[in-house]
Amino acid sequence: MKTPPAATPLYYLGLMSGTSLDGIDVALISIEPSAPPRLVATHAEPMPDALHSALLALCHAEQTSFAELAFAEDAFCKLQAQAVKALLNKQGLSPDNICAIGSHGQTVEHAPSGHHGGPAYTLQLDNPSLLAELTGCTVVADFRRRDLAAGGQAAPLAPAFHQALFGRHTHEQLILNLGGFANVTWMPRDTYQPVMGFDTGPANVLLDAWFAEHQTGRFDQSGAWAASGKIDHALLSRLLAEPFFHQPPPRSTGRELFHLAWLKQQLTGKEAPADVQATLAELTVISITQGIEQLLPERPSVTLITCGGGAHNSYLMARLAHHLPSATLTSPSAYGWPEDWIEAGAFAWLAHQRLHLKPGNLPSVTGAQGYRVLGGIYAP
Ligand SMILES: Nc1ncnc2c1ncn2[C@@H]1O[C@H](COP(=O)(O)OP(=O)(O)OP(=O)(O)O)[C@@H](O)[C@H]1O
Ligand SMILES: CC(=O)N[C@H]1[C@@H]2OC[C@@H](O2)[C@@H](O)[C@@H]1O[C@H](C)C(=O)O
Repeated sequence: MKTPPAATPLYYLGLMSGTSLDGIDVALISIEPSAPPRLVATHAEPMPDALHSALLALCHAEQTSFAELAFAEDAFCKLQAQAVKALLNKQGLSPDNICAIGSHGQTVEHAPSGHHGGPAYTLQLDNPSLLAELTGCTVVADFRRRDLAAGGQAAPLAPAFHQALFGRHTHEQLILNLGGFANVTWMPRDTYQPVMGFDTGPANVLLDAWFAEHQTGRFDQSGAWAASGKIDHALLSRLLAEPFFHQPPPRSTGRELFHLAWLKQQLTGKEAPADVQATLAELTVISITQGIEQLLPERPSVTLITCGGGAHNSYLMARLAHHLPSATLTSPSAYGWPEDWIEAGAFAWLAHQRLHLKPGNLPSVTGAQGYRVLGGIYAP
């Protein structure tokens, strides 16, 4: 009997540049029938300082010009193309081997409830036409706005991918992303119960901003500076009074709400900077544990899969373990997915969903009126 030819793996690329603005992550994944998506290769393209500053300025700009937007978008898109080429070269692949690239774009503003009674919007800088031209690949982009049009928050989108990746098990599973912002996904053991998820608030965004203001570098390596400070409980209570932390899901947030000026409004000016850093780490952890309690008030023993850059912050992880004694903290590496690649993988998977006309959102998470096929296709 002849051995059937090995099925050609269906390769997708996911491009993610998150709210931390630390760089562009590229994940090459393969999708084969009846198996969870597999991570094949990765590449991280660091964000040059000039682009980092330009994007950060746009995130907090009260006014900007079309020329500035176009300049940043063009530089961002060219960096994405460079990142794609680096990964393809590393793997000896050509654009023909790639079914599609899923491009998240760079979020510069997220206002799912609008501003001052205006329409809801979410804005990701992206130029999928140029990316298709520069890479020779089909590009899928603009994933969030269809969910928003259907009445959803447009975020978080990763929970649908978490479900495809980790599957349902006989125990309760939580997936926690610790990026600039934190979002949690709950996969109940009972498959009749919907997957839930929402943004819990800032994860690293304030830690990074406060660190950059007082120390050298973009982030607090392993949380060493935070660990050197003392938690200021009065400040923590003032920060936790923010209404976002008490909103029921669906909810999502961004830099429009949580930024340095928001923090400074609550400071007396007498705090030692390291104590503020320790308090910000505690704010991240307490807002996450309160969010988890909203989902699971009885605090059952759960497996908590932690991903995103914050999983490398050992101080943050120790505080999380302290406040969640009945949870087993684990890494997604056990599933073949190191913590840093889940989000980029999610956008590769979302591109696959789009090409196959399958939904990308979970209405139980975003609050959309129904399942929707997300994103637009840009042929090479
Ligand atoms: N070794 C480390 N020690 C401490 N913090 C770290 C370490 N490595 C990464 N981080 C933190 O993780 C952040 C980057 O995380 P990640 O790349 O997951 O964010 P993102 O994808 O940009 O954000 P989001 O998920 O909100 O879109 C850094 O800005 C830093 O704060
Ligand atoms: C608007 C936006 O870009 N939101 C991001 C951000 O970063 C984390 C959290 O806030 C999450 O809601 C989302 O990203 C991931 C990829 C998501 O949609 O699941």
